[in-house]
Amino acid sequence: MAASASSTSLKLSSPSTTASWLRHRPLSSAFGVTTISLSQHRDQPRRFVVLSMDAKPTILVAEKLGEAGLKLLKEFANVDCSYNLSPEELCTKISLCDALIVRSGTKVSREVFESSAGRLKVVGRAGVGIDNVDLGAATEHGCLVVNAPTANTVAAAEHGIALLTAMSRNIAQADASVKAGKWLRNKYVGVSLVGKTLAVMGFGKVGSEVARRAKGLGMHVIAHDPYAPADRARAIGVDLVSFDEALASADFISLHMPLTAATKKILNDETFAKMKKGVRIVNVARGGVIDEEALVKAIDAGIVAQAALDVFTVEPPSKDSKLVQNENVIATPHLGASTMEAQEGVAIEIAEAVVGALKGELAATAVNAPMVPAQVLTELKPYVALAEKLGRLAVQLVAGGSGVKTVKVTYASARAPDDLDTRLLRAMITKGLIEPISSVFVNLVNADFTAKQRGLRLTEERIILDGSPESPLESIQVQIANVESKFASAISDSGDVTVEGRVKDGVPHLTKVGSFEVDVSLEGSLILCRQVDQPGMIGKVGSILGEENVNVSFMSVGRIAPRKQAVMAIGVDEEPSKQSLKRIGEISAVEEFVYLKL
Ligand SMILES: NC(=O)C1=CN([C@@H]2O[C@H](COP(=O)(O)OP(=O)(O)OC[C@H]3O[C@@H](n4cnc5c(N)ncnc54)[C@H](O)[C@@H]3O)[C@@H](O)[C@H]2O)C=CC1
Ligand SMILES: O=C(O)C(=O)COP(=O)(O)O
Repeated sequence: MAASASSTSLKLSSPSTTASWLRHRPLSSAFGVTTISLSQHRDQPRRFVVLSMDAKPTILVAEKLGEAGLKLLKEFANVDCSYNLSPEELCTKISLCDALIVRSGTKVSREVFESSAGRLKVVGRAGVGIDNVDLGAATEHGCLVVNAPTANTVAAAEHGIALLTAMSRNIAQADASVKAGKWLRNKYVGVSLVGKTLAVMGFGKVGSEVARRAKGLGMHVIAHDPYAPADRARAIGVDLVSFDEALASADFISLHMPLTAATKKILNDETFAKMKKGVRIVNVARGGVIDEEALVKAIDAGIVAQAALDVFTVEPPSKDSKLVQNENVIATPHLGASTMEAQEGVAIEIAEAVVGALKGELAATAVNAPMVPAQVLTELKPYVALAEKLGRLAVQLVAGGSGVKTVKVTYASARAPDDLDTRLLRAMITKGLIEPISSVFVNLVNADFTAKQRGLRLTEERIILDGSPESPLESIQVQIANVESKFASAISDSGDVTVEGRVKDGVPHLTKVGSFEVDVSLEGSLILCRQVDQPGMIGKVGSILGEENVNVSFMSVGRIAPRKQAVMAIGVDEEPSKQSLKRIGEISAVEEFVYLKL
């Protein structure tokens, strides 16, 4: 079938819409919100939602949070501060909550997400480490996880330095002995820091601040971090070295990497054996990076002279823990982030992130979703709406939705390939493709996961256009391969169900169906008819719809040649009755037609 040479369009109205790439439930059920259907369309409550004055989301704050953060949360939501919940109590409460804020003391397990029955949209970790949150389960449930990665950096670094100095001068032990009435000046002779080698393991935010401060104490600082840029280390006079080199040359080792599968028990029997005899260890990162039994053995064997620990594999550690009770070990109860300043900062940082996410904004500190800068988001917003609508249209054109397995998306843009972030667009196309044919809610967080789980393979291609790269995209084309269509004209020359669209004056438009060029604003719903091009068709269809007060918002005819086959695309604000659709189908010139919900 040849492509049409021309298309005509008639724009009747263009109500604006709001897009939200994080909302994944009809908020009306979750928040008790007022749903305003801007298009007055019964089937689209999910898309047009505003919060009414009394309808606030509920945020469960499960661990102590600074006042400034609580104040911000309370301006937007009902805030339930319930500390020390048992895992069962947390699971019971969570089904009534839209967001959960925790620190390191609460396990946000798979059961928590399952118990939330889809209501939980955001988990805020008021701090850095997210090892207490089951990120896989969060992603599968489309729940965004945000953290507060910067506000406690200095506090953690200062605590690391405090432990380093306290350990090297036996401050804790000496203090306890004085309080016990003893005066043991010979017993508590310490070691000096100046000139000693400190190996910083994990040269991120905290590690580099520790390094900077240790340099100030006259230490020779080296660091191991497979992902840290060497120039950042060099800028503060630190050499990046291999793991083994760090272990072999350090007098002091300070741990600052996250707890991951790769770092779990990274200090173990084997690695302690590679250390200098008499090494001293500081851990302000996570207890799990050390094999605690191996550490006790290494202390007993004289390999490790002392350890200063703020974190433990199980917190709190048991009272009779051999590690904690060892006289060469000093311990603090996970106090790294516990300064007044850090806690206020963290509380504000996490409150802003959680409120922003609940409003549907993309959080800059998202842990399980792409972080898209605000500027890029503003620019992409109409394309995001277009992407979702093209996905919805394409899948509704398929005869039998479950056969949708291979989808090709082609972006035409004058921008350089690395100047166009398509993750958001891809997620929204996936949402559009999956939601009409399933009960799954898809958002930016779980789009790739959901596609993979359903065996949907989505490939992306770029067409690089000449011309001005002012707008990020010229067009988006969605093609579904190896399927039959309920509207044969939607199959293009390539044999795929094909729809293409572009953004005009900020509004998404459908510009191609199969090989037919059309031009219809993607609002409300859509009727596509293939007919023999002839005068009076627009009038005939229009009057059938008019009889039952269905408002036509947009109409466009794409044709091969005058008086040959044409595809008429009609945008309607209301859903026509089955009877009207049947009458349209019965117009003698109409060869096929389909009604599509956007
Ligand atoms: N005790 C406490 O209260 C606090 C503990 N922390 C913990 O400190 C750690 C570091 O926090 P930030 O510096 O803010 O994080 P960050 O993400 O800025 O830095 C972590 C660094 O570790 C590196 N890394 C990852 N895998 C590694 C490996 N196998 N070997 C060596 N380096 C590796 C990363 O490349 C990154 O540069 C985290 O575990 C965090 O949870 C942070 C704040 C307070
Ligand atoms: O931010 C981190 O990673 C911390 O370990 C701080 O934990 P906390 O918030 O004090 O329970």
